[in-house]
Amino acid sequence: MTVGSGSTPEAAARLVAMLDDDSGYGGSVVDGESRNRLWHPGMMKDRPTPSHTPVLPGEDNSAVEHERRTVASHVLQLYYNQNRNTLGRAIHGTIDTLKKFQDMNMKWPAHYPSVQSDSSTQAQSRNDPRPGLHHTQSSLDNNLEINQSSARPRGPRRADTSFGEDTTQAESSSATARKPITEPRLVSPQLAHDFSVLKLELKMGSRNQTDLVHSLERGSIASLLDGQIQQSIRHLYALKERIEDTSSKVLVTGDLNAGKSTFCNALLRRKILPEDQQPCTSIFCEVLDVRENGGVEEVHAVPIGSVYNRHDESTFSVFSLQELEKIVTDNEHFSQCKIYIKDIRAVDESLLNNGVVDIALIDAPGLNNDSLKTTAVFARQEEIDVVVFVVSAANHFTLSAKEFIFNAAREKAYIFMVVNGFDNIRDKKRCQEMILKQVAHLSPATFKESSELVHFVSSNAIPVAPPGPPGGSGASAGSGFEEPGYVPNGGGGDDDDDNEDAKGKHGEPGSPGGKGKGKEREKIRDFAELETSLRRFVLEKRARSKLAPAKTYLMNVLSDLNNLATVNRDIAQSELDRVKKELDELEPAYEQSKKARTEAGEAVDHTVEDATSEVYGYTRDTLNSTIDRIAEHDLGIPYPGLLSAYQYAEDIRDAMLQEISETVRMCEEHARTQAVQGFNGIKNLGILHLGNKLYADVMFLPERMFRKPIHALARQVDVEVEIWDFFDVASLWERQEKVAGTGMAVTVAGVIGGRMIGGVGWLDGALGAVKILGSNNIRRLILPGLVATVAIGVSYALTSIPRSLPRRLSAKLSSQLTALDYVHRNASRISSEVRRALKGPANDLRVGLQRSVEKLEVKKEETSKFRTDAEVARKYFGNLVRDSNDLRHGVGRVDLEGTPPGLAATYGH
Ligand SMILES: Nc1nc2c(ncn2[C@@H]2O[C@H](COP(=O)(O)OP(=O)(O)OP(=O)(O)O)[C@@H](O)[C@H]2O)c(=O)[nH]1
Repeated sequence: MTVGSGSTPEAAARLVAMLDDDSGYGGSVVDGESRNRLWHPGMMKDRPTPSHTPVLPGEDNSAVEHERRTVASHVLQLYYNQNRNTLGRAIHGTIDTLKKFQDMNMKWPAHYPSVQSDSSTQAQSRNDPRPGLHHTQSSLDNNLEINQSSARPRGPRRADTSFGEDTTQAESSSATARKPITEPRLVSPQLAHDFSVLKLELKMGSRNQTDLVHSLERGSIASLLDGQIQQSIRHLYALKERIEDTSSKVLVTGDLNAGKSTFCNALLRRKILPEDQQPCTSIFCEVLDVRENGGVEEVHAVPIGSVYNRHDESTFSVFSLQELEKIVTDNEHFSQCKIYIKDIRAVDESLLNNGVVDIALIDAPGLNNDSLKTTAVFARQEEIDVVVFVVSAANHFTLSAKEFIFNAAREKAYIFMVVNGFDNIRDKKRCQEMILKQVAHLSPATFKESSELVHFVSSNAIPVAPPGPPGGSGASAGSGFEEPGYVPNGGGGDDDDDNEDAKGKHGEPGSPGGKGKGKEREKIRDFAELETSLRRFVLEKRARSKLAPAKTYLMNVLSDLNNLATVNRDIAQSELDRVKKELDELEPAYEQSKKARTEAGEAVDHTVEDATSEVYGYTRDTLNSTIDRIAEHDLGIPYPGLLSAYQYAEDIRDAMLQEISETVRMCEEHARTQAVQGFNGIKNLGILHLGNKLYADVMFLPERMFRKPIHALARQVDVEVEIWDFFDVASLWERQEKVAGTGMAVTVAGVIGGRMIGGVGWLDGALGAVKILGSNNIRRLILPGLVATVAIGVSYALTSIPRSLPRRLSAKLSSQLTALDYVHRNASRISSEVRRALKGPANDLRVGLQRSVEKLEVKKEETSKFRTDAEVARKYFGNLVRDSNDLRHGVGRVDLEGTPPGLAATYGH
């Protein structure tokens, strides 16, 4: 850490050790805080601005004062380091938190407040900036964001992010509306407005953010959020790199011959840069620490048009330090040069290596019409942390100088002013007044802090080591400016002219020799003051340029995280409550649906069975009765007479068949009605157990039943009309008994006729008659008997055809149908059709009931799982609310504005 061989004061050494200890990320926040308290409890308050040229009571005090300042400088550095480490730890903590949030967002898609748009609320919200953003608006920062912040409190936090976001766009997109929020999420317009870093930027046609966020489902929003978190993590890594970057650049510019090179040499305590009474520096000379060049002191001159890369020798030419004079005047070939030198000063005094920042000094060419623009562009570069303007005390500000400061002041509000050659001035007070007056006009901000930012010095009075390699002829660091190896910058000073200054500000009475020595000391002290101020300025600038963006961004991202966590915690809690209630209702519903499955299942079976058996019974009975009574039916066919008897018989037969077929059709119709009834029964069961919806559109079409063609009955039965069908023997017998008195012949004839009609046994009858009557009687009776018999039979048969024929035919038909099992077959067919027709709806109901049970079971499982998830989410977001809040408070305590604790005491007089 220590550069050079100078002695380090004890107090400083102690602090340096602390600096070393605190440079890593090993310690905890608590350590940092307790250390903070150790330094100076309750000292986080504004310090009085120290006077830049404190009047010291005597020479003896100067050493004490010097040490005090050194310690103060170290406290400042330590404080800076501590802030940097606190922010670094907070960045790590935030990245971890964001990564966990990302994981959670995958499992439990986070809800995101929708962004409303309404300019009135936007304006209202602007007046109500979020806590912790006030810092960005205050002093000593010359960033553009300051200007924005004073006008719009919300500006800086957008400007600080480096996503390339457009501030205007961010503002417009963050606009909030007062119109009532329609979404069920627990989001207030203010909350939606407050999102800054994790804002979902959605652009799609003419639709606004609100529409889009509303139209996106939760998963899509969560994945957009995931992208935003990823971006935020990347930005945090970039910020971490930025705060850990210790390099800083100080541009020294000013009028021609104002003493810029002399001033730089004085800061370095080495005569490195060529000084001349004539303007000589014509290119930018950047002085860097030798360690950046592998420890080799040399000059790299960068040819015009080349882009410098230290690792690529083709981009520069190497020269020795002694050759520098040649190069700085050569603006024909070179555009700039890099000078690597060894810092001979101790870490507690050096500006270049002060343990916190590695400062590179850039000696710019004197300002004139040609160089003005180039230098202005150079000064505007982001890597230039501080602009030091050297002005000649004797010449004051030239036109070029005024123009430069005026422009630069717009960019970087504060400029560090070095009024050089103060030794040349007789009336120092007047000179100071005049210069400050001009500063007030050129850069009001700088003027306000003039005690810190405007210094009157004589750079040439600072003893510097001669050119050449360090370490020779007793060159040493620190306060050894009276060592023999040192020569005053300007070659011994000009004390002779200064005797009258004894009356001036820093003058002190004494012998002429003492006077001269005293004046020298005074100049050196003034310069030391300048150095302390410059170091502080650089550190404060760094705090603003490097730490402030990190702080602001952290505050924003943690605030967003906190808002998101709060919203999501509340949502998770309400989800949890809802889901618990749902589960309480689901359990009985599930049991009920299981019961319904059994009960309704049985009921539907009964319905189908009842309908089927009813139809079977009905069909069977109806058919049987029709067949049995078919002979008695009035078939509506008139007897046409004997001549058409055969046709009549056939018509009767056909009509009977027709009648039976008609009955079958009627039974089918009955079956349809029963099926419809059965279906309605099933449907009612369904509505009862599964709700109306399921059956709202279901139709039962009975006409679709019995569409299968059946064989015509005429083809199945074979009832031929025979001659005997015309004679009704049974009734003939009845008749015989009634007409017994008509004589034996008739009886015989009847018997014979009956026998004859009866079939094959007629011969027996004949023989029986012969036996009874004897052969003679037979012989006598035979002819008239036969005649009578035939006459009676024929006449009777012919008269009884309309009555006997249907009976005869129906009997034949009935026996045929019995043989065919006609009734049973039809009853089975028709009832089966009913069963078949009801099968579909019954099955649907059974499946519906089963599904209902399964659905409830699945829902129960899902809801239980959801409850577990909601419990996890509520716990997670609850912790996130706490963690983000803790982190935010930690970051909020990082005070980049205030004085390091203890420094006020150091400066207090
Ligand atoms: N009396 C006096 N002379 C000084 C002081 N500082 C610088 N000089 C002299 O002023 C002259 C110019 O100094 P430089 O450091 O070369 O000036 P510069 O601003 O670097 O010049 P260019 O960059 O070439 O414009 C030199 O001769 C220095 O010795 C000072 O504080 N007092």
